[in-house]
Amino acid sequence: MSGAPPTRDDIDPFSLPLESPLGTAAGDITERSGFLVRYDHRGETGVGEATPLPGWTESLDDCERGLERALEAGAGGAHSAGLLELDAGEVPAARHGFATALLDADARADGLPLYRWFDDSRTVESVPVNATVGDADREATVERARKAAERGFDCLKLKVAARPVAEDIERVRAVREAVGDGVTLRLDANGAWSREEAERALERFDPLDVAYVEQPLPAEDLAGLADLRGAGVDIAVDEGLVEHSMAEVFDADAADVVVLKPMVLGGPGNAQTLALRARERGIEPVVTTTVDAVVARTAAVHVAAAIPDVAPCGLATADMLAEDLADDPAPVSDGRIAVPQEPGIGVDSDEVRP
Ligand SMILES: O=C(O)CCC(=O)c1ccccc1C(=O)O
Ligand SMILES: [Mg+2]
Repeated sequence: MSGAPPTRDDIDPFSLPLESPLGTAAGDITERSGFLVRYDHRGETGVGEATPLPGWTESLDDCERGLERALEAGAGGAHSAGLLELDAGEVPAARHGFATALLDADARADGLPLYRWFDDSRTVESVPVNATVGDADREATVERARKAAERGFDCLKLKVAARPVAEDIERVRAVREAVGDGVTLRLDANGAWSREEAERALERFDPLDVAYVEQPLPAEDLAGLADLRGAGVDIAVDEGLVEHSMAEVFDADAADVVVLKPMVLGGPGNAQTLALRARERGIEPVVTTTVDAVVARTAAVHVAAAIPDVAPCGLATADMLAEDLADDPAPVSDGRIAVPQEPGIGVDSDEVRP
């Protein structure tokens, strides 16, 4: 009989507070809510996570409805039909949840850790990561940066553009002085500068040896980003990939670096495909979470591990959460995150609970 209601046993809501809010120019992130998804495929139960971030993805409600549709359409093993319910542009987080459960089951069935299921030509024990330092005043920023460097991070990413450009220049200068020349500095403006502000900021950041700035201009302004390139500080497109396709970003010559968030792109597989396409075009892919729970965060680690010699990624976000859904199978030490080697994502589907 058709028309049976979807079984809600397979969609578990969760809500996790952050240890301390992540301050950004687009506002503070204080908690993360989403859904765990389970799906049976090839004799394995795969686990996925859909953790929408409104502004970047669909709303929590739309995500839930998307997951219900996908599980209903995908009932009885019709996994392709389930996936086809979910458009990566419309409901990227729901698609991420369902696709991750499917990938986890597939990789388990084939006895491979997910990154080797994507590319089995290498074993990768760990990948480099940046520390994520949110917005804070100069003293607090220096303190956090110093602590991260002491813990072994040699790449730091600071949020900027939540305060006047002159203040950010002083923050970055103070961090550079505190951590020395051996540490890579990245900045993230989350789309908040005008063209004039961005130009002025980049001019001042170049002598401070800033490697790149993420999204110095609003997501729509690919032409503006293209104009900012070549002035010493590389340009990374992040929010631009919410508004535009990768092809549009390529065609506009808007990026030296692309920031790939599997939760925003509709799943780990989409992110992995886009990473390889970026590489072919000479654009460096960087994989990050959206401050996700353990399943999505670890899936993102596998995406990064499947990229040969990947640049430091924004995956060291576990510590931002005050609670999580299971033990972390991908701990960070000395600026690197461990890549689980068990079949699948490496998060035990029996142990992960809201
Ligand atoms: O890249 C990192 O270091 C962590 C991820 C991060 O900064 C982030 C987390 C949630 C939402 C947006 C962003 C962002 O990169 O803009
Ligand atoms: Mg960013």
